[in-house]
Amino acid sequence: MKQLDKDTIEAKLLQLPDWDYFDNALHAEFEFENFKDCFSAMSRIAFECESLGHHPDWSNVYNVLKISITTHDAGGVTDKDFELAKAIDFIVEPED
Ligand SMILES: C[C@H](O)[C@H](O)[C@H]1CNC2=NC(N)=NC(=O)C2=N1
Repeated sequence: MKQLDKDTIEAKLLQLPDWDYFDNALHAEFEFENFKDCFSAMSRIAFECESLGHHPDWSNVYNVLKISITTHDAGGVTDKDFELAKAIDFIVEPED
């Protein structure tokens, strides 16, 4: 998969206001009511990652989840990272 250039990434990020681009990766931070809600979202994200075959670098402290996504093979951000970021947004903030 081909690495996207900075302008393309910035343009695509307009659709994903919770995400930033720096250090060759997409980054987001989500805060939940408590640890249980956070870990529940992480479980659902984990299943989605398995089905997409793409996985985040992430960390959790109590109710906060920090996520970075990059495509290691491409050395930067690709469409695959955007696909996962959108899937994560849908899990964390489902539209009603
Ligand atoms: C073989 C396997 O598809 C690769 O190692 C995948 C797995 N998940 C991955 N996830 C992410 N975020 N970046 C990758 O480059 C990546 N590579």
